[in-house]
Amino acid sequence: MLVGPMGSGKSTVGLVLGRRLGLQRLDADDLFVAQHGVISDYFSRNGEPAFRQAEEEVIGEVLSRAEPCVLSLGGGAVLSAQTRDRLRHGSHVVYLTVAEDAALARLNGGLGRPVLAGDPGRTWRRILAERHALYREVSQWTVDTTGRSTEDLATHIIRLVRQAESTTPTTGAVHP
Ligand SMILES: Nc1ncnc2c1ncn2[C@@H]1O[C@H](COP(=O)(O)OP(=O)(O)OP(=O)(O)O)[C@@H](O)[C@H]1O
Ligand SMILES: O=C(O)C1=C[C@@H](O)[C@@H](O)[C@H](O)C1
Ligand SMILES: [Mg+2]
Repeated sequence: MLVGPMGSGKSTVGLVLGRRLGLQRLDADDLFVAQHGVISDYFSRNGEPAFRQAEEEVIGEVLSRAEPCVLSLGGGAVLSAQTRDRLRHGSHVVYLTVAEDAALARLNGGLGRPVLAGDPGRTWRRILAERHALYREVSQWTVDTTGRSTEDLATHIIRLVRQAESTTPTTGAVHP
């Protein structure tokens, strides 16, 4: 499972991990869109609380499936206490971080991300400050993606997970 702020590369790194591990790769934002339509339209029609509720349900359904998969979460998925609780039980969770200037360069001025409307830079920073502790709470590892290719990141993440799986749970890898 990949968590982290907008532009940290959850969707992109998830694709590479799915291919490299031969696992089904799912993206919670794509699943949301398939069920409810474009996220920015949903936001303007129904507001953020309704979006969060629907997002929680979409993620709950994926996490209740038995088959292993790589799941890229939406940037705000960790706002849900229920999702955080589900993530802490039985999943390998990686927190992808990124420097603010790199994130903004990747995010194309916030296009298609309704929570960044207005001043994308300031908003991105504020949102990260609000969520950083939640990302840490649900994840076993923090991996900085700034200046690293997605292939290199996938190699690094696969190594972390394999190391953890080959050690006992109490001595498994933790945040650096
Ligand atoms: N390591 C990287 N280096 C350079 N560009 C990257 C990297 N990871 C992702 N990108 C680019 O940054 C953009 C945003 O990446 P991505 O959509 O994967 O982020 P995200 O974390 O899923 O964001 P969101 O929370 O909005 O879904 C994409 O155009 C992607 O190609
Ligand atoms: O960080 C957020 O709140 C969001 C991130 C995106 O992945 C989408 O889930 C949506 O645009 C909201
Ligand atoms: Mg994404």
